[in-house]
This record gives sequence, C-alpha cells and structure tokens, in this order.
Amino acid sequence: MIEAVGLTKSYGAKTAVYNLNFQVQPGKVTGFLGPNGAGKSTTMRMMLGLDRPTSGTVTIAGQPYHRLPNAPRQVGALLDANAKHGGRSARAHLLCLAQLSGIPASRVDEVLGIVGLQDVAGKRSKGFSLGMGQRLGIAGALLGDPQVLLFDEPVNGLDPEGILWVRNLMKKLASEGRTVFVSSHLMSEMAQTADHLIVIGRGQLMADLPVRDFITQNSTGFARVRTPEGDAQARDTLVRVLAEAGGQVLTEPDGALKVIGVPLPRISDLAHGADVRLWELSPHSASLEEAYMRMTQGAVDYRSTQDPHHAAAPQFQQQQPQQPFQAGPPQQPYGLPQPQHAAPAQPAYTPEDAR
Ligand SMILES: Nc1ncnc2c1ncn2[C@@H]1O[C@H](COP(=O)(O)OP(=O)(O)OP(=O)(O)O)[C@@H](O)[C@H]1O
Repeated sequence: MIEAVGLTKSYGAKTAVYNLNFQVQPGKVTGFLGPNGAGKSTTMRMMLGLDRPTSGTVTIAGQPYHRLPNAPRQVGALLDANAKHGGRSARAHLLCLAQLSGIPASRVDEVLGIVGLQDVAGKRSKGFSLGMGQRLGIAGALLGDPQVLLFDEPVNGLDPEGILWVRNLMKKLASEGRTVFVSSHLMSEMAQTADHLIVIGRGQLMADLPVRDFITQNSTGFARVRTPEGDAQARDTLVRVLAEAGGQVLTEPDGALKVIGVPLPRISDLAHGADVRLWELSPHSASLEEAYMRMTQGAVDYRSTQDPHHAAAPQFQQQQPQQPFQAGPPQQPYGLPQPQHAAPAQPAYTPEDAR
C-alpha cells in the first residue's frame, strides 16, 4: 500500500502539492488524474524519494522509499521514458539497471519478452519510437518483479494496440495482488483501466473513489427527445411544459431536445398531457470524460484563449452548439477544498452502466 499523509511540496513560492491524504490499495489499478501541472509527477517523485516533501509524508509498505530494504525489488517505476542512455541497446540498458539493483541478468530477457522488445533487444534505444521507449521504460519498472508499480503516463505515444497491451498489463499486475498506480490526463483511458481514481487539481485532492462511484456522482443523466419533424408548434409546446416541470432543455445539433432533470416516464406523461407525439425518447448519460472535465474545470492552469472557459468562472457548460431554452437548477461547481469520496449520489436517473 502507498499512503500519503498531509503531503505538501513547495518550490519557492509555488505550492505544487498541498496537503494530500490518500491510500493506494494493492490488488487494484488506481488511476491518478489531474490536468497539466496538477502535481502528479511531483507526487510520484516524492513517492520514489526523488523529491523531499516540504511537509507531510508518503510511505510505501509503511516506510519512506529511502528506508525500504532493497527498494528496486519492492517498487518499480516508469517516470520518464526518455531517462536512458540512447547509445546503449535496450538489453544493455536493462542489464545496467539490473546490476545496480542486484537483479539477476536472466530477468532482463524475461522482461524484454513481456514488453515485446525481444526482437530489438540489441538495437540502440536512441533509434526507438516513442512507443518502443515507453515499452523499454515499462520493462525497467518490471525488472525487480516488484509488488508496487508506479507509471507516469505509460500510454503516451503508444498506438491503439500498445494502449490495449498496457491496459491489460496493468490489470494483470493488479490481479496478481500488486499495487498499481498510474497517472494519466485521460479519464476515458482510466475508465477502461482503473478500478479506483484519485483526482488532483492544483496540487489538491479533488476525488478519491471507485471509478463506478465517480460515474454515478458526476454523470448527469439526460433524455433525448424528438417531436415530429417540421411540427414546430409541438416542439415549442413540449419545451414549454418541460420547462414548467423544472427541466433544463437544450437543443442538440441535429435538432433533438436534450432534457436534464426530468425522468423519462414524466417526460412521456407531460408530452401525452400536452397532446404532443414523440418520435424519440431515449435515456443517455454524460461520458466519464465530461464528468472529469466538469470536476477539474476550476483547476486548469493552461487554457487556450479561444476556449470559451478562458478567464471565465469555473463552471461546467454543456457542449457548445446547444442553446438553452431555460436555465434549470445551476450545476454545482466543484470547489477545490471539497474532495469527493465514495458517497451515494441521487441523480435524476442512474445509468445502468456508463462505462
Ligand atoms: N522543480 C520544480 N521547480 C519549480 N516548480 C516546479 C518544479 N517541478 C514542478 N513544478 C511546478 O509544480 C507544479 C506541478 O507540476 P507537476 O509536473 O508535478 O504536474 P503534473 O500534474 O505532473 O503535470 P503534467 O501532467 O503536465 O506532467 C507545476 O506548476 C510545475 O510547474
């Protein structure tokens, strides 16, 4: 298990990580998410003893990294896939790491095989593609057959097959009872890989909960409704009754209505009561990526000047082409000091499985 308690790191006036408290459990893939500059790499560096906390602690199996006996055999990490001597072959690079850590040379060919680099083991790594470099970095992390594995953005530069391979590798490592901690910018990727999520923004904890709970707490269920084409009166009538019922009604690019805050059976009843025929009434849920974007909206450091949220209040907006007919109850903006934990939420209607 990895445990952070009050973990804080400042670089001069810049606080990169502030008062992080979380545990990373074995037997699970834990996704570590946050926008650029959120403090993910800083946190991982402190886990590995490469940076010293300004205050607080982070321990692995109850000890700070530097006090772990034979640390490279207990903890494997991929922090920077470029951290290798480009003039050395993949095998020579791994042999060097193995020797430094007292790991038998026979393990080198094993890990080269695991990551699929056996055929290029004798080639210099400076000629490697980004994806091959990532594989070599992962091989280095696996070298000591450790129980705890940290991966900083392991799918960077990998093609779809490589991404699938990493995803399956993480799951396999976790299923063997190991602690697997993986950072990423991509919630969609984590949705398919992680069992648990730790989300940080501007160095602070924003969420610490199972992936499924994250979806339930954050996805806003909505209905897509279409009235007969060309019947503007029916459409307007429906918009009016839905708005009177407290619904938030938006238009989709294809002209359908997106209705938030009114359960499907009620929409059907309201349409029936207003004598409006429906051509479509279907349940939908927001994607996990949308939920993540909404959560971290207020904690994004770098934003294009063309982004509609640039210099705006940190509040989630629905996708752009939609025009609100009537504003419903305001969406809760996520304040930094109120991290989400695994507590039951009460969405208008819960998607059966949004993953
Ligand atoms: N050595 C350092 N000196 C000064 N500031 C630093 C240093 N390392 C990190 N920072 C700052 O701390 C903050 C967190 O950086 P960090 O690299 O940990 O974020 P990150 O979440 O890993 O970002 P990314 O996803 O872009 O890699 C950033 O504002 C960064 O500029």
